[in-house]
Amino acid sequence: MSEIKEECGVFGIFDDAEAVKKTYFGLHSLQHRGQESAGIASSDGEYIKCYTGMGQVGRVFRPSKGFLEKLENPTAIGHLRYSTTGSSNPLNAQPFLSEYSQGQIAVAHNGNLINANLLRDEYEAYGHIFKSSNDTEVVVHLLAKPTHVSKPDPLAHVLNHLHGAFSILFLFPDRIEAARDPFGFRPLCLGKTKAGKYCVASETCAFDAIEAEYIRDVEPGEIVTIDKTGLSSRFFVEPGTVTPGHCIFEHVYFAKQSSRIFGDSVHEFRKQSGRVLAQEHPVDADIVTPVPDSGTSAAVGYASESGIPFDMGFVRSHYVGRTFLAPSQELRDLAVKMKLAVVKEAVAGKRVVVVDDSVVRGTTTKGKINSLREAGAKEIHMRVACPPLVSPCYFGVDFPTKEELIANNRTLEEIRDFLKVDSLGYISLDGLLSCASLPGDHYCTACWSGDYKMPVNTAFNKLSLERHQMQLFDNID
Ligand SMILES: O=P(O)(O)OC[C@H]1O[C@H](OP(=O)(O)OP(=O)(O)O)[C@H](O)[C@@H]1O
Ligand SMILES: NC(=O)CC[C@H](N)C(=O)O
Ligand code: SF4
Ligand SMILES: [Mg+2]
Repeated sequence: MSEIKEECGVFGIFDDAEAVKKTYFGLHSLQHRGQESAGIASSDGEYIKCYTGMGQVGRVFRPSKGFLEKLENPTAIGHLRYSTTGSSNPLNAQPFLSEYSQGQIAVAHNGNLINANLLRDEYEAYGHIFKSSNDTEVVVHLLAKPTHVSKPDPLAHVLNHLHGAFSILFLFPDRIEAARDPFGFRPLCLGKTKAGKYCVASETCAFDAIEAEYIRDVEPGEIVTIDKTGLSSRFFVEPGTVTPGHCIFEHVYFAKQSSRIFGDSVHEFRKQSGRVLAQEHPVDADIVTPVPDSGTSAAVGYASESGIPFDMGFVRSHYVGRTFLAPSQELRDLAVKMKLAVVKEAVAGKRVVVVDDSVVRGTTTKGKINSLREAGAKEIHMRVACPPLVSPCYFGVDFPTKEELIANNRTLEEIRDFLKVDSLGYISLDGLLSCASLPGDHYCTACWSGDYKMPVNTAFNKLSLERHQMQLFDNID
């Protein structure tokens, strides 16, 4: 069964006495972006060391194993994975450490390469041996190709061969190179510590975690080099030749409320989406309650715009992560059950507006509506802070097949009936786009509109690089 999964998170820091520890803290703050595997690669200026493992960063780098100490080096990059190409497998954990004719390289990638299959076929035909089943590995093979190595700027040359989404970090022994695809699908930000050391992260919340300051985003189509001489920049495509296509689902769900991405505060964006939702779908009710966590900011906006009191109809367990993680529908159902508890006193006898950021399969909504009714809610009005999701994503979000999306092939009334709510209202796409500060065409909205920023292969299969069953067991003590 396919899974809905979240994003990957990347972090890097150059020439800092506590680089590995800071990478750990940076990854910790980005944990919401990926919980399948975690890893850190570090360099002493000449050699790179790397450790990756399955699970959350706290588990992979638990103190008893001492890997943070073993990795100690002044420069490091880290990665948190949610698979979009290739299964959840230790061989697919990142950073990817490889050695080629030019020396060592470690790669950490957030996004999804839509031409990985074609590139891999081409390189396998030359006799290349791949050690993983994920898209990211093709980048290293491209870099190693002798005719690419001899180019004046091999990395820029290689990045031009990639199609799709990549916010990607390369650790060479003497430097970090951070690059972003020309559409800027995924966020990537630059920061500086109090001691003036440069760092790079998927979201600004990672800088808050290490008391660094946000400087700017890595621009779409840009490569930023961080080395002994400081920070320098070049573009691998002509700046301004491509209209960006930032994933607006980052604002809706993925990113942390405390982050700023694509120039906007995630919390303010979501709050505004709640206000617009209240304007577009008003209702008479007694309380507004969020589905925590990511529905909370939108519910605050809905309550303030409607004047209906905000209350906590649900509390969430801190011991259950994002429910998309669970690898089967049974586990997702169970995760929702364990994660969200209804506060009877807040909802009994009330007309309740329930606000969530998104309804994807409907697992959360369907799983909880009954509990609200059992707790005595008189009416339930579901309000959703993004439009109905109808198309799969090929750019780094592992959305299920069309068939699994509850809005696919259902009218609004059919969805309402399926969710068993008294009324249902989704924000419009224009309403959602009005909450962002960039013009609407600067965002990718394909999972709602079906309008992809580039041609996609709709027959894409996440496991297509899994040529045979790869098995490597995690070393669990
Ligand atoms: O309709 P569904 O298939 O249930 O998917 C949508 C739900 O899943 C996500 O929450 P999640 O638990 O992943 O994370 P959160 O704690 O950040 O809200 C999202 O915020 C919705 O609540
Ligand atoms: N969600 C992501 O960004 C995943 C990165 C990469 N495509 C992988 O599957 O490992
Ligand atoms: S299809 Fe949806 S989830 Fe994927 S990049 Fe576009 S907006 Fe984001
Ligand atoms: Mg949620």
